[in-house]
Amino acid sequence: MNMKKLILGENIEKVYGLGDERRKVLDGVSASINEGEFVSVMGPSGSGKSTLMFAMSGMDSIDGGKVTFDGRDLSALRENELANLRRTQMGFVFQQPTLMKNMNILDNIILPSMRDNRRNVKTITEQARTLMKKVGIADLEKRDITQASGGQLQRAGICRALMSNPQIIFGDEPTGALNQEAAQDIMNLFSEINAAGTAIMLVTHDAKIAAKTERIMFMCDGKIVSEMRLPKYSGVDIEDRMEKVMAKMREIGI
Ligand SMILES: Nc1ncnc2c1ncn2[C@@H]1O[C@H](COP(=O)(O)OP(=O)(O)OP(=O)(O)O)[C@@H](O)[C@H]1O
Repeated sequence: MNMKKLILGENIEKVYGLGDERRKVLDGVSASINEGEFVSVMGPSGSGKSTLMFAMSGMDSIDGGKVTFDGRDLSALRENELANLRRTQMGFVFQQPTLMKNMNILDNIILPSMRDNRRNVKTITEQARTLMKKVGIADLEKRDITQASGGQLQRAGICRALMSNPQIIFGDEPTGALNQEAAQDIMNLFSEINAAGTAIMLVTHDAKIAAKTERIMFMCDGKIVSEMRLPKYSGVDIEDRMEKVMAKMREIGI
């Protein structure tokens, strides 16, 4: 089993607001993610899940503590170094994929990679086509984004996130806008991506989604209040896994 730490967060603090409005949204959170690990974060609305993901990916600054990515202290990096790290080592998938209108799906997928001038358009396009085939949208490359379903667009968003061969994919409610079936299809795709070695950190409200990950961090009021480990999901025992997740949620009252 791969136990090398990819991200190490120690005593992370994040404060929003001033004066009476001042609130510690992350209240001394320590959390780590190993290389190749598949982790999820659950907790009530406003408990700090997205904020933790933003802190651990260097998308947002922190007010206390430290986040180390692959041995590098994120707060010691200059803005362009941090942007470079995010662009080359991390992939991001959100609830609504942020794709450009008036641009076809293929062009949307390759757009961020075009900024990497070490790579030529032909190689980038070939890689995008391979990924599109893998996620089942090979025949949609010429479509405008208004001509695809939510699940198809999310697949395109995943292709785009995978273009840099990142070490980790961060997903903030990536299945939140999809119906149950499309959500589970996307989740199976994440499982395949993870099986190929990419670490994944997902924020989710859905016990069935979390049950397919191998470690669940439960947050409440800016703290991780509990954690649960499961064997890597291999396509079996989903009911049993879900029952365990829900039992834990009841136990901690979320
Ligand atoms: N930019 C901001 N300015 C001020 N407060 C913020 C900001 N971003 C988040 N917050 C507050 O921080 C708290 C945690 O937000 P966060 O989005 O991390 O929660 P969450 O657990 O992901 O919630 P949800 O499940 O609703 O997405 C919330 O109370 C939110 O209102």
